[in-house]
Amino acid sequence: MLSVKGLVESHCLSSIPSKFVCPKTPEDSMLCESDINNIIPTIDFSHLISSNPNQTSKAIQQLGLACRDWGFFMLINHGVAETLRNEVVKGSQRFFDLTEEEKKEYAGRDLLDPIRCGTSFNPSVEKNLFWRDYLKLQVHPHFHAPTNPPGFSEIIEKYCEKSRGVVEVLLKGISRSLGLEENYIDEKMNLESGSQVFVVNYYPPCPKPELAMGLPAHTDHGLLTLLMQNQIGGLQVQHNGEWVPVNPPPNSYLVNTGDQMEVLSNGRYKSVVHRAVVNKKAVRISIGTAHGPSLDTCIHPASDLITHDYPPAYRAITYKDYMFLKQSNPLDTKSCLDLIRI
Ligand SMILES: O=C(O)CCC(=O)C(=O)O
Ligand SMILES: [Fe+2]
Repeated sequence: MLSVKGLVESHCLSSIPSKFVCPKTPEDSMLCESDINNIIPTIDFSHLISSNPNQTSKAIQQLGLACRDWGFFMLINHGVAETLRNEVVKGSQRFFDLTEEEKKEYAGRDLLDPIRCGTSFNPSVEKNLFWRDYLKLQVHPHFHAPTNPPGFSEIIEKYCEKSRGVVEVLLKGISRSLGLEENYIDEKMNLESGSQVFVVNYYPPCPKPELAMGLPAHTDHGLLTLLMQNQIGGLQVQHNGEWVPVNPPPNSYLVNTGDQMEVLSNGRYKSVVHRAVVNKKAVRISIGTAHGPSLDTCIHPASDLITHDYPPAYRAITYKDYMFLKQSNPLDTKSCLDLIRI
């Protein structure tokens, strides 16, 4: 199938093909009107690694509240160099500028193919198509990346290692915020051989942005996702039934909790529903690293978080089986978490 980028560049579109028109309900248009940058939690990474225990405890408390109340926060002072982040964005643009023929070499078919380049979200179960192209790479425990364009693979490898370092600190803080020992999540989720997926979402300008959708409402399947973008907004997170557009400070990360965080925390931290809208004017590139347990880890609520008031809320399943279950479940029906809820 032709990429959305290919479609936009080969036609002078004033409208969009009907298969890209996404039916919308009134709830889909419920946008939050408050001054959003005041309400979305911001976590200062430097406080999490500070040598001042009071500062660290306060940051851990804020992290816990962000995960509980939002499942989402903006992360500042994370220490990943702006130059490296910019190189990843530029390399991603160079990848999508390859010809359709060159990109076809990387068109994987299956969920766990180490390199997959494609369009929409999950065309095998979708009724409508989405206005995005993507590149997905399995980068941990084994690293895979395209050899074209030259140099891109090295940049991705360096970047993914840095983002694992950030996530390691966040997961220690989250463990502590749940009253668990700081290495609890790391050890129980076997993060030494944990899954890390590098994703580039490429959203070309859309002549009818109000009719299309970049990425429909969904949750991510792992523990945490770190996201950055090329300064063009489009991410919205669901909070108290409203869609909150996210305008992050420059050089920050957007961090969201995934389904396995909800399961592990026995429902205390919710996997946040989010989506990406498109715009008329500019290409939007978002780059995510999705961090999860090792594929054969059996996921279930942490035994220390099962109490009289919190009986186990999810049945055990391996991370790999969960990923396949999610992939086979159309997005517009129930959440995949409902399928394993007790
Ligand atoms: O493009 C965005 O802002 C959202 C990306 C996303 O949700 C994903 O890749 O799972
Ligand atoms: Fe997502």
